[in-house]
Amino acid sequence: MSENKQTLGFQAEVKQLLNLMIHSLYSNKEIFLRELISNASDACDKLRFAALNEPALLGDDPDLKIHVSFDKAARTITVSDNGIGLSREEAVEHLGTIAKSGTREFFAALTGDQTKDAHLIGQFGVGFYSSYIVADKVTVVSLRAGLPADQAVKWESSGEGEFSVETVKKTGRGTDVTLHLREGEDELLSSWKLRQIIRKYSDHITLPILMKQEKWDEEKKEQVETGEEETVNQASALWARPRSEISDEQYQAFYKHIAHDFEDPLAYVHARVEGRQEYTQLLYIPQHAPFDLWDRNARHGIQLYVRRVFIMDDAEKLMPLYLRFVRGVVDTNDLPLNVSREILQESKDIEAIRGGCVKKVLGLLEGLANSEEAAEKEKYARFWQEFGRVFKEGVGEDFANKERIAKLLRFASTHTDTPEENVSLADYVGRMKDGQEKIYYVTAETFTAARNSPHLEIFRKKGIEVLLLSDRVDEWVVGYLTEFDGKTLQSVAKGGLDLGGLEDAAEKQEAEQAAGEYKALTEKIKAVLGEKVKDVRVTHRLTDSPACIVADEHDMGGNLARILKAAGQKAPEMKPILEINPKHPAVLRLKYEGEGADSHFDDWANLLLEQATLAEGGTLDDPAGFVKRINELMLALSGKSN
Ligand SMILES: Nc1ncnc2c1ncn2[C@@H]1O[C@H](COP(=O)(O)OP(=O)(O)OP(=O)(O)O)[C@@H](O)[C@H]1O
Repeated sequence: MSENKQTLGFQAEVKQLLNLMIHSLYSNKEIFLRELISNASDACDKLRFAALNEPALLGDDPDLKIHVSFDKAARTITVSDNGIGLSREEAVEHLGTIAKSGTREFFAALTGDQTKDAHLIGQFGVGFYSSYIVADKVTVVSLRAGLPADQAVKWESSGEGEFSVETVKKTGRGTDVTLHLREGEDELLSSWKLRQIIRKYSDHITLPILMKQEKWDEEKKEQVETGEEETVNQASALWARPRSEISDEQYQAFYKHIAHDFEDPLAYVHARVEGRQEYTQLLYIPQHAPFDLWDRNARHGIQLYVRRVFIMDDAEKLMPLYLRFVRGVVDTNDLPLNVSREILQESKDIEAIRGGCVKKVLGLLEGLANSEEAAEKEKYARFWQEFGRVFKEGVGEDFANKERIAKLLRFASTHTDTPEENVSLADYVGRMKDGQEKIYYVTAETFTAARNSPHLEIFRKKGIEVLLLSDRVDEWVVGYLTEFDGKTLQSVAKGGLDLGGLEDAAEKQEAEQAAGEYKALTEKIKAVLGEKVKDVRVTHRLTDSPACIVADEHDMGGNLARILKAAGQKAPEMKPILEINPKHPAVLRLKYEGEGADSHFDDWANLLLEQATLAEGGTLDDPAGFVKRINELMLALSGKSN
């Protein structure tokens, strides 16, 4: 072994991934070539970008390209590029570990069920390691652009836990990846087969993918090499071609390339904008949320090109955060080729392009949501399930498009009483009762808590629909979205119950009368509870429960206060209002028997507040006190019945 050769172990996750990949992706084995070509193309893009500031990196080899070749006798396939290359350190780092965000979540999500896991791997991105589906040894020889020829690296591994690296000589920068095929994979050692795979998966790659040209030899009765090379793919930017010339398959293959996804996209839109700004956009919505969707700092999926030249990945300025799941390409004529992230921050052109991209995505979603076709509607439902929670952030983030976003929101509601979020605000408004002026909602930590909230009792009795909000982000949504179609959004757990035109005169009168009759009782309870409550009053929003707590109209609701606290933020100390149900036996008992010496009035009053707090999803300051009170009352009651 030469002195500079080192043998190192793969990161544990790499071993796991390799195992999984070989077994679950075998039926899709051709994708290894797509992945290697995709990496080669990325490496060329990186070099081109680096060369904008350092033209010497291109040296005397400025035409970036990819070669695919095979050696029948040695049973190898080689993919070569003259891109940025890898240094020895980079080879160890990039080909020995998985640095992707969400790696831990990915492995946690694996089930051991091959079909399900294959699907997950697709989402995770298979990359370089997919070589091992068909190869039992892979050799990578690479020279990093800018380094001398004797500083190249040779990386080699049979994919079984270890790899070796060695410093070697290589003429010309870039990377050669050589696969030593497994037994039984010889059908890949065919010019025809490789061309077919390249055209199927990599046609859209903008760089030329070259192979040795072959010609039919009449005498030998076989294909022979002519000594020339030819380009196998179309090698033109897909998005720059007219829509009519691009097939659905080509759009999908391109998506898989740029999004590093294994599945087809859910939907896409391709448009050229002319006028003050000139740019082309090709934007995709994936079928599934990536693992790092919740990480607001995770990379964004828009690639920026200037006049077909790749400028950067992850151009976060091109898409707002709430659309961070969108993948695609924007190609503009209006920016200089050496544009930097700092310039992008300031650019008015980028501002306008971003506005245009957002409108296109919203249009695409509206097309699905409002379509008459069941399949399209189903796509919207799927979109909502995957990305709804992120999309909702748009209500607060994108003021200019608030109305359009509001129309695209979907919620669970008492109409169906299922957790599925499929009710739009327009659906709700369409079902509003005569005399109903507001859109009612309840927020809680879980769907079950929302559905069983005591605040809903009167609404259920009267058949008035209430939106059931149980995502954390919903509190934020209703904080920004106070009105839809001229109707105010009203929390059923805030302020006094004013059902407006939904109440008849008799009900109003009854409510007023009860308030008068129970004045002494509510005052007495308030005196007992003291600082714990802001007020105590009679309500007619309850039918089954004895009491509930509500927040004052302009105070923060209990659910939001809890979310803020859980997030380590300061929530103002809000005192709740205790509302009691004048028809409930427990309340009646307090009213009529509250005077006696052994009536436990204080305990009953405290219990009303405590159980209402629990029912609302809150926690008790003094749980032990609560338990003690319950026990005492149980004993007192059993003493009575004895
Ligand atoms: N031909 C190449 N030239 C230079 N670097 C390469 C090449 N192929 C792979 N790499 C490096 O190895 C890294 C790992 O490649 P791999 O294909 O596993 O993951 P990825 O490309 O980052 O992710 P994915 O393919 O899933 O999107 C790349 O990010 C890149 O840095």
